[in-house]
Amino acid sequence: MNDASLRLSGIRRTFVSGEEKLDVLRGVEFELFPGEIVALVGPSGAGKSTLLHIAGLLEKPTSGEVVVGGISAGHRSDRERTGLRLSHLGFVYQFHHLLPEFTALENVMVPQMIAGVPKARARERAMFLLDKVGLAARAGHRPAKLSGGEQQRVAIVRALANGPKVLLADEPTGNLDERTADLVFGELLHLVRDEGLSALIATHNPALAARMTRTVQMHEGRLVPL
Ligand SMILES: Nc1ncnc2c1ncn2[C@@H]1O[C@H](COP(=O)(O)OP(=O)(O)OP(=O)(O)O)[C@@H](O)[C@H]1O
Repeated sequence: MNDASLRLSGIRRTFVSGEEKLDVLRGVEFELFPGEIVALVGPSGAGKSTLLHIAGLLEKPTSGEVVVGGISAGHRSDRERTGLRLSHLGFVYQFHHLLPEFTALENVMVPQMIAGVPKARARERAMFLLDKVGLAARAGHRPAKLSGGEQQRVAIVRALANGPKVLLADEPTGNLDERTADLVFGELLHLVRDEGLSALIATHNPALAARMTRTVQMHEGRLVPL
C-alpha cells in the first residue's frame, strides 16, 4: 500500500513555441509522505514553479501521473480536478494575491465558501487561523492596510482554510526582508505541523531549506535528493 499524500510519477513537461521545444521536466519521480516538509531547490529556470503548478493541479503535465491523497488526477474532468484541489491542496505564492477589496477575514473565508462551508463556520475557522498568526485584531483590515509580512501571513492561513492535506508553496517568503521572512517562515512551519500537513516548498534560501525535513533538487529536469 502506498500512503503518500502526494505522488508524482514520470512527470514530463515540454513547452513548445514555434519551432522551439523546451523539455523543462523530464521524468520527475517524487513522493511526499504525511508529516514531511520538503524543500524544493534548484537554479532559476530549473522548473520548480512548473512542477508545483502540476502538483497543485493548476496545470497538466505533458505526460505522467499526479496522485493526491491516493486519488489519481489524470483523466478527471476540470470540475473534478478543482474539487480535488479545493479539498486536498493549499497553495502559497511569493506574492500574496489577496483580494484587495476584501478584508483579511473575508480573504480567508472565500475559499471555504467556494467549497460550500456555511458562513458562520467559515468565519470561525478564519478567525481561529488568523489568531494563530497574531492577526485576530487585524481581521477587519483590507490587505493594503497590512504590512508585507502580515499580508503573507493572511495568504498562508487562507491556503490552510479548507484543511488541505498538502501545502504547496513557491518562495512563500521570497518577497520579504530577511528578518520578516525568517519569522513568517517559522510561523508557516508551525502551522503545517500543527495542522498535521505535509508540504513541498520551493526556496532559494539554504537557511530555510535547512529547517525542513529533507531537500530535493531540480537537476536536468528530474528531482534528486540533496
Ligand atoms: N508557459 C510557458 N511557456 C513557455 N515556457 C515556459 C512557460 N512556463 C515556464 N516556462 C519556462 O520553463 C522553464 C522553467 O520555469 P519555472 O518558472 O518553472 O522555473 P523555476 O525553477 O521556478 O525558476 P525561478 O526559481 O526563477 O522561479 C523556464 O525556462 C521558463 O521560461
